[in-house]
Amino acid sequence: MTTSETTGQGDGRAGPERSGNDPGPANTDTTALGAEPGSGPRDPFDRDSLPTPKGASRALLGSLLRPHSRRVWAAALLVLLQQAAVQAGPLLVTLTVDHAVPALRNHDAGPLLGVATAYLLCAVAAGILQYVFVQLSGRISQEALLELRTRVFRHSQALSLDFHERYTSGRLITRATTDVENLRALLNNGLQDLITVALSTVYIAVMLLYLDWGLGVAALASVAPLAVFVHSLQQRSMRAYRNKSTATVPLIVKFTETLNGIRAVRVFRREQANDQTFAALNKRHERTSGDATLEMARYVVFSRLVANTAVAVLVVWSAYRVAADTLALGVLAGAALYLRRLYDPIDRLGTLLNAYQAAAASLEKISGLLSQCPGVPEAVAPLALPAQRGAGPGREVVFDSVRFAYRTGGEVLPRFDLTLAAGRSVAVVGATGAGKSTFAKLLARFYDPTGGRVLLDGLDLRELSGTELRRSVVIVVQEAFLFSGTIAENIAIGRPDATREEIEHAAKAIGAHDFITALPDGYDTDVRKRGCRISAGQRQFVSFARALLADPAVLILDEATSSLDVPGERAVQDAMRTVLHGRTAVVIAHRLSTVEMADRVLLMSDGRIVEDGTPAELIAGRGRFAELYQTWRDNLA
Ligand SMILES: Nc1ncnc2c1ncn2[C@@H]1O[C@H](COP(=O)(O)OP(=O)(O)OP(=O)(O)O)[C@@H](O)[C@H]1O
Repeated sequence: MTTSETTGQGDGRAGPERSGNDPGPANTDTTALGAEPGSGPRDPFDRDSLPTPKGASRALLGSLLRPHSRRVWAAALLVLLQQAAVQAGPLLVTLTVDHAVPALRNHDAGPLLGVATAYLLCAVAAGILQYVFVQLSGRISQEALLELRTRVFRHSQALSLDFHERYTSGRLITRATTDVENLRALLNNGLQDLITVALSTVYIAVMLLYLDWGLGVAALASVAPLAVFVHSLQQRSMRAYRNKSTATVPLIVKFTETLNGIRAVRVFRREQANDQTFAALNKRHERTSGDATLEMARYVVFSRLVANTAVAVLVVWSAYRVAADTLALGVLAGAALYLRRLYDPIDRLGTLLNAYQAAAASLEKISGLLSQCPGVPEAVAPLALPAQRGAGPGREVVFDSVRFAYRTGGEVLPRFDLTLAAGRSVAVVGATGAGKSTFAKLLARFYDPTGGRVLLDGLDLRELSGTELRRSVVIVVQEAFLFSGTIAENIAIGRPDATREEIEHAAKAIGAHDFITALPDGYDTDVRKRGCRISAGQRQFVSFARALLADPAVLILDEATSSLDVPGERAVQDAMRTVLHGRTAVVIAHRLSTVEMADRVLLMSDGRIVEDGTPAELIAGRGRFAELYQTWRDNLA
């Protein structure tokens, strides 16, 4: 079995994904894609973009800000008032030069005092308003980002195995970190700056027009070509920036992939090859970063040059007009200050627009992820399983005209019908790639069948709630996964309300009690870090105890003994017998001893069940299982 989680029970949410704008059933495009299983050169997942419905980014942003709408309006009002206070400054200078100074010459200090007081009040008001605005907008953005990160995590967890097999964890981490950070950078500082720049431009334009019609029109006219120039410069730097962020993703992906597969790296001595690949990716990242910085420097230098030239031309023209008495000196002073303020943010504008673009791209990627629907949706009106019929916990399982193909491959399981009797165990054998794991995954509802139904006591698995399904079907895979926490917590994962007595009872029944009590803190030993303090065999025992405590109707076991020595194997066989007792069980078997334990054997080949019978019947026959059995026996001899 290829899955590595231990109790990846059918969580009712797995399966081939559909994006919000991808109406077809998940598997219909398989042949059209012409892709090999598991890959697919035209798989959009290979590019770092998921199909995203139109307007999804805006809808996402709206849904994040809506709960804070009052505060958003308050923040908008604050910034409007703050900018009004800031932009009053040059106007007060004009009043000083043209009115307060002449009045002072006539020994009237009143206007100057008035202007000075107004200046002071504006400065204080601007400071206070900014303080409140920054606090308020900071709180809004923190809460919105907290919500966003939570949504990304929850949604990633809810998406199916199929999705995770195609969309690497490195990418998911990038979504939850770098992309959310890009948004944070924009919301925390960038957006405030952008709004300030936009508002100040409007205020300044109004003020210049108010002070002098001609000067105002000339200043505004100069902004248009300047904007075109700035835009083209900004495009270049944006391209460089995009290249840089594209180069970041493979770096993160390589890093996480290597660390996730650190054991395989050691086993196959991949360190040197990995170092080389990483060095190449790192170099590329460095180069693109350098390009982005250089473009930004060019942008700052040129935009400043252009802006300063425009200010100089307008000031010279105004000076001629003052000399010709067609413009007051105070207006010249005020206008010069306004012009500086108008052009000043131009060099920052490039950075701001880049931050905006980066945030927009990140928002789009996140909304693409969030608009992926779980391929195995929750039942809308879930049904409850009927009361238990037999003495044991087992329930009948029926595969009714079931067919299955993975999204990225051809049909793996051609149409078949099969009934698994309640409380009986079935060993599934077959060559690698025969479809054993796929068969088990359908039963655990990791995927929904492409055609037909899987029934549990007469109910389609799709009609059961996720909780009911998780309670009823448990899958234990080869490499038992322990979550960080104590041994007791790990055993209780399938039944979090279990008492300590029940946990210990399960461990004793499995034969795990002795090794657990020998651990430093017994049941309270923290397994931390993927259970590295616990051996592979011991982890298997923990996962059996977990399954026994969960008491499911259906238990799926991947052959668990392959990594154990013979005495260990025997102990596990006993544990297996205990945990299987009375349940409907499917055991993917690689060993004779496991097969002999089962009531029935299914031999799979190329996705079909080619032999079906009791172990004794099949052994006595002349089929493939009889051959396999003989090989096993010969190997044991
Ligand atoms: N996620 C997937 N996407 C596409 N194809 C897959 C996927 N998982 C498995 N397959 C393909 O489905 C077929 C059956 O695989 P499966 O894992 O069910 O076989 P298996 O009998 O369990 O093999 P093994 O004993 O090696 O685990 C194989 O051809 C495999 O390549």
